Amino acid sequence: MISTASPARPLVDRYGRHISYLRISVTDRCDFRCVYCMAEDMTFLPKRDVLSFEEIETIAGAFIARGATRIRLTGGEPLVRRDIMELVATLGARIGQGLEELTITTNGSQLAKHADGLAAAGVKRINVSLDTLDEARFAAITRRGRLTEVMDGIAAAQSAGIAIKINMVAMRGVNDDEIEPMMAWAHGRKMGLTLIEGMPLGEVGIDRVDSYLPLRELHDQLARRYTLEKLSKRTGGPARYVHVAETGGVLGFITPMSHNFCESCNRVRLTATGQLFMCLGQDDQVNLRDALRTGGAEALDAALDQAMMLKPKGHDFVLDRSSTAPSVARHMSVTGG
Ligand SMILES: Nc1nc2c(ncn2[C@@H]2O[C@H](COP(=O)(O)OP(=O)(O)OP(=O)(O)O)[C@@H](O)[C@H]2O)c(=O)[nH]1
Ligand SMILES: C[S@@+](CC[C@H](N)C(=O)[O-])C[C@H]1O[C@@H](n2cnc3c(N)ncnc32)[C@H](O)[C@@H]1O
Ligand code: SF4
Ligand code: SF4
Repeated sequence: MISTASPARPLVDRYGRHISYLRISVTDRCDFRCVYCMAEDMTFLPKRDVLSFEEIETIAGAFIARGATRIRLTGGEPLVRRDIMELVATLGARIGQGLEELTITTNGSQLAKHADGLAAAGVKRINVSLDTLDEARFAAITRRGRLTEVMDGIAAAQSAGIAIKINMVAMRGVNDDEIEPMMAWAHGRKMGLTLIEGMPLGEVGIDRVDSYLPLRELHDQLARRYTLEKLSKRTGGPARYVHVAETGGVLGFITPMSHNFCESCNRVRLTATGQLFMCLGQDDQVNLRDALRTGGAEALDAALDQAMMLKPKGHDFVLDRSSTAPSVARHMSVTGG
C-alpha cells in the first residue's frame, strides 16, 4: 500500500536544490555485462535484502507526498525482475495523483514482451541503451546480448505508441565511428539519440582513460558537418539537447566529465535493497529499508529529511592515469545510472 500520511513538505537540500525526481533501481542483476558498466564476474546484492514491491511503493509514495513528480525505474535491467509489471502498474496508477511521469531505462532485451504493458500503465517515453548497430560489436560490448532482440523490443515499444530515446555511451576506439550512423538511424525512426561520457564507477572491462571521449570535442566536430540548433528543452535530466537540422532529430549530450551539471541536480537514487544514494558520484547514503522496517512512515519521512542534509554538492570524478582505482567503487548497475 502507498503511504500518503507524510506531510507535504518539499524535499530541498542544503544547496537549495528541489528534489523532484526519484530513480529506483529495482534489481542490480542484468542479462548483459556491458564492458563500461559491469565486470564479467559480479557479486550481486543478496536476494533476501531486496525490497518487496510493497516496500518500493511505500517509499515512492513518501517521495510523491513530499513533492516528487517523476519516477524512473532502472537497474541492473529493470525488466528482468520477476513480475516487474505489477510494480509498473501500481506506480502507473499514481500518474495524475502527484506523479507526473513514470518511465524506465532499459537495455531493451525484454522489451518486446513488456511494451504493451508499459503503455497500458501510462509510460509514455522510455530510454533504451544501445551503443552500436553492428551485431558482432554489440555482442562484444554487452558480452551477452543479441542485437535482434533489442531491435524487436524497440519496434514493439514504438508500435505501442511509446516514444524512445536511445542512450549511447560514446567510447573512443570502440564505437566512435558509429556516432553519425547511429544518429541517422535513430532520427530516421523518430527517436532521439543521447551520447554519454563514460563515468568511472566500479572495476569493469575497458580502459576508461583510453576509451574516454570528451563530448565537447565531439560536439564541435559535429557542428562543422551539421547545423546544431541549441534547444532549451530539458527533461529534468543532465542532458543538453540540440536539434539537428539535416536529420530533423534531437541529439543529447550527457557530459559529467567535461561539463559538470550538478548545480541543477534534482534527483536521488534508491537501490534494490533500499539504500538511498544522494549522488551518483558519491557514497553518501541513507538506509530507507531499515527506517521503514523499524519505524514505519514517520521514520521514513525523517530519513528523507536526513537525506536532504547529506546530499553532496556534486561528484568528484577523476579520470587519469595517476588514479588507478575508479572514483566510486560500486558499479553503475547498483544505482541504475
Ligand atoms: N553524473 C550523472 N549522470 C547521470 C545523472 N542522471 C543520469 N545520468 C546518466 O545519464 C545516462 C542516461 O540516463 P537515463 O537513465 O537514460 O536518464 P536521463 O538521460 O537522465 O533521462 P531523462 O529523464 O530523459 O533526462 C546514464 O549514463 C546515467 O548514468 C546524474 O544525475 N548525474
Ligand atoms: C546502468 S544502466 C541500467 C538500465 C538498463 N540496464 C540499461 O542499460 O539501460 C543505465 C544507463 O547507464 C549507462 N551506464 C552504465 N555504466 C555507465 C558508465 N560507467 N558511464 C556512463 N554511463 C553508464 C548505460 O549505458 C545506461 O544507459
Ligand atoms: S548498462 Fe544496463 S544492460 Fe548494460 S550491464 Fe549495465 S545494467 Fe546491464
Ligand atoms: S553527479 Fe551527483 S550531484 Fe551531480 S547531477 Fe549527478 S547525482 Fe546530481
